[in-house]
Amino acid sequence: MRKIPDDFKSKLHNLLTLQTLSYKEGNVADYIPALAQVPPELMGVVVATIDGKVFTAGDYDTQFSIQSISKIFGLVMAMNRVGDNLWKRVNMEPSGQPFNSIIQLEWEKGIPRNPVINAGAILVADVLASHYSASKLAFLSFMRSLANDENIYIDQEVNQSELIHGNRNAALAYLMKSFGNIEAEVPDVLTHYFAQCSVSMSCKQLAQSLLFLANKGIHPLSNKKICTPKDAHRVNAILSTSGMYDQSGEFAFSVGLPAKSGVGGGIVAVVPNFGVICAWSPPLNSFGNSVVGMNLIAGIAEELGLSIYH
Ligand SMILES: NC(=O)CC[C@H](N)C(=O)O
Repeated sequence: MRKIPDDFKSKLHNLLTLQTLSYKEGNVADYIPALAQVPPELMGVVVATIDGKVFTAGDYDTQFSIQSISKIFGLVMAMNRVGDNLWKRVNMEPSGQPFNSIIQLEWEKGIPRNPVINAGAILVADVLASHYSASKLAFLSFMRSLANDENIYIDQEVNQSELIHGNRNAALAYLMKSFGNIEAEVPDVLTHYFAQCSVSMSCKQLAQSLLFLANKGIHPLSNKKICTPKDAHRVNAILSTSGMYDQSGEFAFSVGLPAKSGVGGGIVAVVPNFGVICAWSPPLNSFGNSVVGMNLIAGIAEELGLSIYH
């Protein structure tokens, strides 16, 4: 187990203070209008370890829209539900395209490149909508039990905003349906997908929820088995190669951790056998990744020597 220096709490504060003005380098997502209303200067960070320690700084307790970070949880639920059959319908390769790109999906006959781009997550949403009688509720209770916190909810304003402005996601879903790769009715699939993207959580709740991925599938705080060690490994592998969209290569090159971003400005990074980092700051770079979030995770990984490639 990596050692955390005694002065890490103050180092975390210093890392955050260094970023005070960097949020100005990005832009808050506005293609989902409800997200554009979040104050851009908010920022928070949490490091949670599998042995129960939690280090926090800034707005670590403020809930924000988890957006594409939800793709991790949907994927774990779908893997648990349908096992290896999932991989007949979605691939595990980086896409090298923006997260909501359509172009590759037609070339590749409706099989999404991976489960953490929009097409892949919509496919996963189809698995959930087809296999659960109330998939939104099942998703929400999965999140609440992982975080051990009932105060996790679907932000209805964001949800409505996504529905109204969701034409591109609808196009992805209908294209996959035309290839026979979506089972449920497209509106039902999209309803699930938008609901899971609209869940609001804090850095602290997210970091604690994901500890099972750093601990071979067992949640260290509850001792519950969330997924098999093999599936935890697979999720971490997919996050390493695709979690930061077409900036995943650069993130692996400079930071070296499995990670997932969302357009709400959150980023989670898994450190196997150690813990989870979650950073949040709404302004995004051109790839849709939080500018400050990336800097914070890079700084922490450097400080503690966390890269999985060392
Ligand atoms: N990258 C993201 O966070 C995208 C999620 C967003 N709900 C969308 O579908 O466009």
